[in-house]
Formats: sequence, C-alpha cells, structure tokens
Amino acid sequence: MSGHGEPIPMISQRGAPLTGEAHVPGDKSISHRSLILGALAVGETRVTGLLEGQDVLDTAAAMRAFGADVTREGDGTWSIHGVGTGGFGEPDKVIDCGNSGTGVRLIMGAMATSPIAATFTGDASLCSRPMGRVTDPLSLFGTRAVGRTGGRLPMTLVGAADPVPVRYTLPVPSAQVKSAILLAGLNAPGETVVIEPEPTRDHTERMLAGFGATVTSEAGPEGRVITLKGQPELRPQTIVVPRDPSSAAFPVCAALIAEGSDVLVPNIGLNPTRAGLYATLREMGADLTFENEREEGGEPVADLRARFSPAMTGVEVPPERAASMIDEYPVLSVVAAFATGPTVMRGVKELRVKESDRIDAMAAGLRAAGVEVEEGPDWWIVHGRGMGGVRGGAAVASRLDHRIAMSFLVMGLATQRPMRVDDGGPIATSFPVFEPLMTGLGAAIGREMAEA
Ligand SMILES: O=C(O)C1=C[C@@H](OP(=O)(O)O)[C@@H](O)[C@H](O)C1
Ligand SMILES: C=C(OP(=O)(O)O)C(=O)O
Repeated sequence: MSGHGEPIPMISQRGAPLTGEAHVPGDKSISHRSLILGALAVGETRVTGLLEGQDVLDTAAAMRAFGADVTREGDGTWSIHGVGTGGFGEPDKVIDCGNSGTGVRLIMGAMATSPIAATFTGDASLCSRPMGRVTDPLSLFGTRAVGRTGGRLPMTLVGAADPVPVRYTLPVPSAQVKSAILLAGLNAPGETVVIEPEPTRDHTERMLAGFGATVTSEAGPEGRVITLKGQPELRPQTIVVPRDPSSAAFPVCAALIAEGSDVLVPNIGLNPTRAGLYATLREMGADLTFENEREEGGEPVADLRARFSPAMTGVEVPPERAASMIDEYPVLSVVAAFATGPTVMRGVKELRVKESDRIDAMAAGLRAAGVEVEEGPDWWIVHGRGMGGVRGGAAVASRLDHRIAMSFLVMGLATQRPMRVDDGGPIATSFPVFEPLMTGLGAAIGREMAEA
C-alpha cells in the first residue's frame, strides 16, 4: 500500500560467525504470477509457500478488486477462485500497488484487454518509475492510458473493448514488460508475439503453459521469440512456490564476508534466468556449493551452502548475464568491496529505474564507508579493499528500496565500524522475516532507537 509508516532505523556490526540454516521466503516473481494467473483461471488455484511480503499482499488485494476471491487459510495455503480470461470486473476504487513494479506492470497487462477502466497508484518510489515501457506496447492492443507527465503513476488505463493481437520487440530487457504483453495477449484473438533480444526471467511463460495456455519460446536471429495463442481457458493449478534466489542472496553473501561463517540455505529456485549472481560469486572464488540439486514444480532447485571466503577477487561480470541477476547487483557490490581488485559491472542501466537508482544509492553508501566506486550511465566499478579492509561507519539512506537497506546491513557484518540505514521498513516488501532470519544465524543486526 502507498504511504509508509515511521522510519525504522537499523544497525549492523561485526560479531559472531553466521551458522545454521536460513529458510528464506517464497519467490516474489512466482508469487505475483500465482495470484494473477489464478485470478484469470476458472476454478480454484491453491498456492503454498507464497511470499507474504507487502508487494505480493498488494497484488492479492488488487486481484480481489478485479473480482477474484482470494483467501488465506489457517495453514498458510492461499486459495484463489478466478474469474476466467477476460472476466475481470471494474474495480470501484484506486488500485494501490505500493512499492511493487512487478505488481503494477503485470496487473496493467492482465486488465488491458478487458472492457473496464482502472486507476493505479503506489508509493513515492513506484510513482517515480517509468510506466510508458508497459503502456506503449499495451496501446497496440487498443488500450488507452493517461498518467502523469513522463508516464508516471497515478495512471488510468481503459482496456481495449475489441483487442487485436500484438507483435512486439522489447526495447529494454524486462520480464515485467514481456509479462504484461503476454497477459494482455490472453484476451486477444490470434497470436501475440514478444521478441526479447536478451533473455529475461521466464516464469510467466512456464506458468502460462502450466495453466494450459499454448505458449512457445524459440531462439531466433533477433533473440527469443515467445508466441502465445490468445483466448485459452486457463485451468486452475496447485502451485508450490520455490524459495527466492534473490532473497537467498542476502544470507549467502553475509556468510561469504562474515569471518568463520558456514550457512545452509535450502530449497532455492535456481532457474537459469535467475541464477547469475551465484555464477559470479563462484568466479570471484566464493566457497559456495549447490547441494541436493533437483527439479520441483518444473523449476530447478538446490540447497546452497556458503562459507566464509577470505580470498575472493574482483571480476568483470559479463553484460549478457545482467538480466539473470538484475536485483542482485546491490549485494554483489557489497561482496566486491571485500574482494581484492576491481569488480566491473556493465550493461546495467536498468538499475537506475528500480525502487531507487541503485547505482547511485550503492555508490553513495559504499563511498561513505571508504570504498572507491566509479560509475557511468550503464556501468559501475567497485574497487575492492580485501577482507578486513573496509572501514564502514557510515549512515546510509535506503531510499524506499528494500535491496539497498538489506545490502548495507549485510555489509556492516564485516566492516571495521558499524553500518546504519535510516529505514529498514521497505525490507518487508520482499523479505518480511529478514531481521529474525539473520539474527537467528547469529548476525548482529538490529533496530536502533530513534534519538530523543
Ligand atoms: O518479472 C518480475 O517478476 C521481475 C522482473 C525484474 O524487473 P524488470 O522486468 O523491470 O527487469 C525484477 O527486477 C523484479 O524484481 C521482478
Ligand atoms: C526491482 C524489484 O522489484 P519491483 O520491480 O517489483 O518493484 C526488486 O525486487 O528488486
């Protein structure tokens, strides 16, 4: 929901090694899609392991506003009685997607080809993010959108009453844009085609197929060509959400930099379109292993084991890997500060339009903690100081961005002096149990009393 409570100042510092098991919550991307596809199927979809973070709860509330029956049962299973493709009703209030780019962009797609209007808003972060990347392709279906200058929320969409199928090449590597188009294509006759020059996370394609849609994905000269046959009857599903590799990144990276640590993070989804961070960490020399590799619910899954890795070295991250680790660059930049030599990250201009400008936010906090950072429009370089060589002692702004807050709290576990963030509140959007999970491993992370 929009608006934000009182800031929650937090602090972290060096202490005991991290040990034990970290049971991170369900995957955020798959959780949003479970609710939205469940709402578009006819009958009851049941979901276990749903991420109960604020981003996903806001999507659940939105699905109710469009007419689906969404309930949480006592054992934590979620039940969604969907209204069918094209069955969304017109909401009688503004749809508030809070802090969630995924929520608002996928929901815009899902309603864009129904003859209804809906007005969307979000918090100050979401209201500053670009929506034209979604409303431009949706206009090709016949959808109309009016928002603030620069294509910002609040924004009203009027769905196409007589939609036509669309063929669209993504100008930015974005699974949110791809997914919005595919969800809109569900209620258009004929074939909707999305071409992605650089592959992005493919959960929408996998899940659409699971719900019974005909969707194909083929490599072509221009990139991946994804074709969806419109107007399927989606069949309700039973979904077990794998645990989120983007959340697992925080205890894993903390274990790599906190002296003496040895942490197991079980049951992590390792879809190749999401696993780029883990390949990069191994290239840096991290003591990181995948145990018990298996497949669950159509997604590769493994238990991650991370141990303190005092001799990591900086690397050049291949730009073509960026989409598969786009949310992990903030915490990678923290690990890079404790490696020796530079870590070079190129082809990452998307980082500038997330919940915050993540290059700017991380560079500011890293510099304040004594780490040299160079940056350009779509690249940045972190000059590692080696294990034990990072001063810390900085107070940084989390800028309504959960990943910025968590990254600096992880950093403080290995800096010479404590790290502070002005507001840990946004962490609840994606990782509501971050603080108890990290302290359960032994991390010295906590809340600070506001000064009187
Ligand atoms: O589709 C998704 O679930 C997501 C796609 C990514 O955004 P972009 O599509 O903007 O790259 C990612 O940053 C976000 O956290 C989740
Ligand atoms: C970018 C993110 O989320 P969203 O775009 O859904 O707000 C994220 O979780 O890092």
